[in-house]
Amino acid sequence: MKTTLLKGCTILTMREGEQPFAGDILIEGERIAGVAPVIDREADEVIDARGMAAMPGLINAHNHAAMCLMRGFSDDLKLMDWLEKKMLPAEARMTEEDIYWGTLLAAAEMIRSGTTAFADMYVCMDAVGQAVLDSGMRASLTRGLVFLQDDGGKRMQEGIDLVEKWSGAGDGRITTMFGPHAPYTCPPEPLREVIALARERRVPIHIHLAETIEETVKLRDKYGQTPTEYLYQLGLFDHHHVLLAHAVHLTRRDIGYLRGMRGGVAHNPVSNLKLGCGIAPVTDLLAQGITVGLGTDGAGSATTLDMFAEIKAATWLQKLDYGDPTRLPAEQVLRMATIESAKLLGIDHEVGTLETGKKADLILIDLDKPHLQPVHNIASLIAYGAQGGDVDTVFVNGRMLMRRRELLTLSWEEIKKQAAKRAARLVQGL
Ligand SMILES: N[C@@H](CCSC[C@H]1O[C@@H](n2cnc3c(=O)[nH]cnc32)[C@H](O)[C@@H]1O)C(=O)O
Ligand SMILES: [Zn+2]
Repeated sequence: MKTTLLKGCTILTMREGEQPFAGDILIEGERIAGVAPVIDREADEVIDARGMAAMPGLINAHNHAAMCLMRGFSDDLKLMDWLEKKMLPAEARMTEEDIYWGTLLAAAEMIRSGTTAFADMYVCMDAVGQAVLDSGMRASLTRGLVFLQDDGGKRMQEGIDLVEKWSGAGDGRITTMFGPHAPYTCPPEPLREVIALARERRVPIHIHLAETIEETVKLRDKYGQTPTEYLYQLGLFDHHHVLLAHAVHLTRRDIGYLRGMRGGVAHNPVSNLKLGCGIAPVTDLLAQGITVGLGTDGAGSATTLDMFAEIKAATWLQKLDYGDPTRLPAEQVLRMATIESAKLLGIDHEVGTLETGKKADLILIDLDKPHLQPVHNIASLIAYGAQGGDVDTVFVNGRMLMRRRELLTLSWEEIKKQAAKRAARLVQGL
């Protein structure tokens, strides 16, 4: 088994209560074989990591990766207009190949900004799965299910096929969920069916919730319920694992319904800011013991998939919303982007912290930059100062996907060419 030794880095293990320290990390095959102040032994490869911070790879808990092809194409619109007039028509033209290349574009961006795993909800998931395999990343894949027209069960079948075909693929790098899209696109009957099926097969569920005021109004007019009440009454929160994206518009009672849920909330602050959705009550959710991780949502709304931007936006929004700078301190928001997001993907037993026995998904951040000197408090410096472009080296499952900012599994020139060509066709005339 190949061994790699990272020497002399500043290590943020992201284990609760553990202080950063200077030390070495040993990787053996797919796993971390040691994290300690000094590891004195031979290795097949020794990386001089002095001047670098090592931390677990960032985990993007809510994405629509292939939407990178729509990056910057229709901004400054209301969510429902953006979705219905721009995104859905462009998506209707997408082929499997478009989705493959769009997902690779996302993978290139994610790796270059220190993301090692992501939760994806999209269509043509064979293409997404293939892109995950080829990039070397880790992902939780979901076929998004919009049940606005009867399709004879075609979408649902694709969701089932994904779970059957891709769970555990790529040496366990790929896991799967069922993905009823949102309360406003899933009427009670099909939603009940998905929940029952998920229960029977023990498959987690990934769904959008309460992203906009318009959604709240729609649900109130239709069912006389808040989006959260609607899902609660269908029994969703009794499920063994639910990943809720957004959860912006929650009443006090809604938060009560979420208390005790397994899984948790993916907070997507940049997308919420840009679409003017509102501020998710993150610290109130945390106070109720609800797990909150971080995601970007698709680049069609967020523009970039840089999790460092989400880290900053998440903490700033809570501080601003409550007029209280002690909300979401640096260590906590870094944990949200790593181990808490890992919990949302159901992979926290494998990744999300740096500790012996876990899979080696980790990043080195180059601190040899004017904006990252001097180093007083490494967690603060990274949370408030670092950017995706500061990530130097990325490992997933013990394999190096980037070294000195060079992508090792992907051809950037080819991705760029394919993305430009395909993106132009998708948005023509829209
Ligand atoms: N349209 C597909 C389902 C796709 S699931 C993923 C969907 O989520 C959409 N999406 C992306 N970002 C958001 C968001 O912020 N809120 C709601 N939907 C979104 C995206 O455009 C895509 O259509 C079907 O009918 O089978
Ligand atoms: Zn989304």
